[in-house]
Amino acid sequence: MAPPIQFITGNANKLREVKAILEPQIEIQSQSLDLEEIQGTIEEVAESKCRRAADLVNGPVLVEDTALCFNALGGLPGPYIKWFLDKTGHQGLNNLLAAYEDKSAEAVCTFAYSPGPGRDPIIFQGRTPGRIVPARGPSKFGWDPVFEFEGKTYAEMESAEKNKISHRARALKKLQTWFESQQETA
Ligand SMILES: O=c1nc[nH]c2c1ncn2[C@H]1C[C@H](O)[C@@H](COP(=O)(O)OP(=O)(O)OP(=O)(O)O)O1
Ligand SMILES: [Mg+2]
Repeated sequence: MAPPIQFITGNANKLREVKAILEPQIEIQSQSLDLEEIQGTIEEVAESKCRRAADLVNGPVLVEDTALCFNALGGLPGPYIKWFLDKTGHQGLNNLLAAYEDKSAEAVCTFAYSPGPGRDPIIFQGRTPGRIVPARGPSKFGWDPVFEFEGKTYAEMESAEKNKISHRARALKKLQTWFESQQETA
């Protein structure tokens, strides 16, 4: 049996999806800590969050950072999507692209795992291509209603359906493969 993983997040929706995707193969324990998020590339943000979490927990930790990258804007808002969503809402995200024909976007999920304080984090990233559209479907989780993948917004999908194709699922597939290989060599 694999040991449980400590997943550090302040976001209950993220935690629900991570558990739905990984359990029962990998047991997830969690702590809610509001970790400082630096300014930098997607990977730098996840890595620094992970180092901070490993120090605070003083043990192995998993963290995640989600970015939403608009192709017409050279990848922005990227890791700053949380603040854009908070301040401008779903319509505001659409308005950002009003001047551009290209509404394509990429949802990027970056997990960082550290074996403990002072140890280099390992990064697992998943990307799902899509489009920014006027909101459709229930507003349960962040920007789900405005991110469309193959004709449906994330919000219009059953959770099992989202969890098959999402940026988060794709990243967790890589994490799971790595975790299993670690168990074999342990
Ligand atoms: O699948 C998703 N579908 C829709 N929205 C999503 C998703 N995943 C993250 N989100 C939102 C939450 C936050 O507004 C921003 C990411 O910011 P991000 O810093 O990664 O998340 P957070 O601060 O809520 O939790 P954490 O404590 O793990 O940092 O995009
Ligand atoms: Mg955050």
